[in-house]
Amino acid sequence: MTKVMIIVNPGSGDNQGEEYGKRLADFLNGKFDQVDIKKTEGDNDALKFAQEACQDHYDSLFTVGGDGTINEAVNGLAGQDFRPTLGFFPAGTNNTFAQLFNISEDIDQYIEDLDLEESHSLDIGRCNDQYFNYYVCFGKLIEATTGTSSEEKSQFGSFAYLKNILSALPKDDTHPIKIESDTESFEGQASHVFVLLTNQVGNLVFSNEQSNLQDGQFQVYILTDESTGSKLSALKDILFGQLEDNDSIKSFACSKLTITNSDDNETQVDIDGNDGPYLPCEIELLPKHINFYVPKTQAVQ
Ligand SMILES: Nc1ncnc2c1ncn2[C@@H]1O[C@H](COP(=O)(O)OP(=O)(O)OP(=O)(O)O)[C@@H](O)[C@H]1O
Repeated sequence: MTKVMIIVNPGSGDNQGEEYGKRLADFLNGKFDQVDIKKTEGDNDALKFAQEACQDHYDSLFTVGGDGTINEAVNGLAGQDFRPTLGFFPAGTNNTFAQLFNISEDIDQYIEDLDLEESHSLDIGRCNDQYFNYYVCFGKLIEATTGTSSEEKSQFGSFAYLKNILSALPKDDTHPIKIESDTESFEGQASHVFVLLTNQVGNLVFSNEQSNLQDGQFQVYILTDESTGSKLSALKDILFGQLEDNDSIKSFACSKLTITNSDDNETQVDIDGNDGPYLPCEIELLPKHINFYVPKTQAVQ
């Protein structure tokens, strides 16, 4: 008997989650023997439902929600002995993870594109005791880009990102940090550190070099200079995917690293757009750990 669980966050995005969940359930009803819908009410519900899906050996698990719901599901699946294949309908506001695969935010198109015959095993990361499917970082640039609202995007188009980035720049400061990894190390002042499983976050392309969610490597970018000029030049290079060529950026690939700060300031990292732990962080890659459904026409980034 085949079983699928759909975790619906009714509070995501435009609050249409329940309706989208029903539409998805109608489609999956013909494909699985048992379809169960679980509605979240608050923090960690999606995580607990995902753990339940592992314990009860569901074949597949879908989330209907935003990046936060996907991240909770990943945290519920990671490290479990049995892990259902994970699909996600992007019903959030930003849907940054879904952008990587060009997943449609239209439920009819999403269902049409869904290929239940094929799944892809993707890398995920662990930062202390939290898992991530996308990135860990600290610094203001990322908040300015991923925190750009859909209203701002429809009002200002791509200038919305630039507007928020420029207003975030003066608030930045640098931290004395030390990074040790299985390939390289760094010690010095940094205003931003990005540890990415891919080369793209939202509209920002960090590198034109090939990097994907299956290559077993993190790409690490450290912005070492706090001057506004260097940040603007870094921004330009991010927009053109040429970050490795920027003098204020140190970049390398690795699969395991620790980040420690040498001052007394508390520095909190951001994990997939949510609050993560404070430094020090121990970050490790779990290669091809979770199977994801990715739409028919899309290559894995
Ligand atoms: N029924 C509910 N009503 C309101 N909020 C909920 C409900 N269930 C869960 N949540 C909260 O929703 C949040 C996750 O929302 P969501 O999945 O939209 O993530 P997000 O990070 O806001 O996504 P995006 O950036 O893509 O919009 C969690 O903080 C969770 O506690």
